[in-house]
Order: sequence, then C-alpha cells, then structure tokens
Amino acid sequence: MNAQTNEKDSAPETSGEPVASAEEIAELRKEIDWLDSEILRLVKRRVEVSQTIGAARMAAGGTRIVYNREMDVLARYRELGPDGRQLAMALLQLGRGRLGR
Ligand SMILES: C=C(O[C@@H]1C=C(C(=O)O)C=C[C@H]1O)C(=O)O
Repeated sequence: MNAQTNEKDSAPETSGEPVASAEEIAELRKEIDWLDSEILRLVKRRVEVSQTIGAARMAAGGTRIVYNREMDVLARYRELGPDGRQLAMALLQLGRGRLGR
C-alpha cells in the first residue's frame, strides 16, 4: 500500500473532515454526562453491596477479603487491559472502605 492509497483510505478523522457536527458533539456530550451519572450511581451501589457483604462476613468471624471472588472481578475487566485492571482494583478498594484500612 503506497502513501497515496493510505491517505485515501485513512479514517475520516485524519482526512480533515469533521466526523461529528457541533450539534452532534453537544448531543454526545449530554450522553457522556448521563453515562457518568449512571456509572457513579452504580459504583455507589456497588460500594454499598460490597460493604454489606464484608461487614456481615467479618461479624461472623470471616475474612475481610475473598481472594477467589476478587480474582473473578479482576477477570471481568481484563478486556479493558491495564486500565481495566486499575478500574477493577479501584472498585474493590472502594468496597473495602473502612474495612480495608
Ligand atoms: C463483596 C464481597 O467481599 C469482598 C469484596 C468483593 C468485591 O467488592 O467485589 C469481592 C470479594 C471480597 O473480597 C464478597 O465476598 O462477595
């Protein structure tokens, strides 16, 4: 493939053509804002659920961490690569809350 072919076949965002209009970007930003609020809501709920389970287990004399379950959580986010791992680790850490300190 020569340089000219490359240029012709290149993605729209590299050809000088805008891929989304200003209106579309405004709409997409609204979607991002909504997605962030949903993600935050779900993360907060996850923290609540994780802490409830952790507190119950510790009250019953169990361990703070269940290694196998945490490995399953890490595996779930593996498709996102190293950032996915960090995200999973942050979720696990948030769930530990005071229990994790
Ligand atoms: C929520 C639990 O407790 C802890 C928290 C986990 C989590 O936040 O996903 C997973 C395993 C445990 O270390 C559980 O055992 O399921």
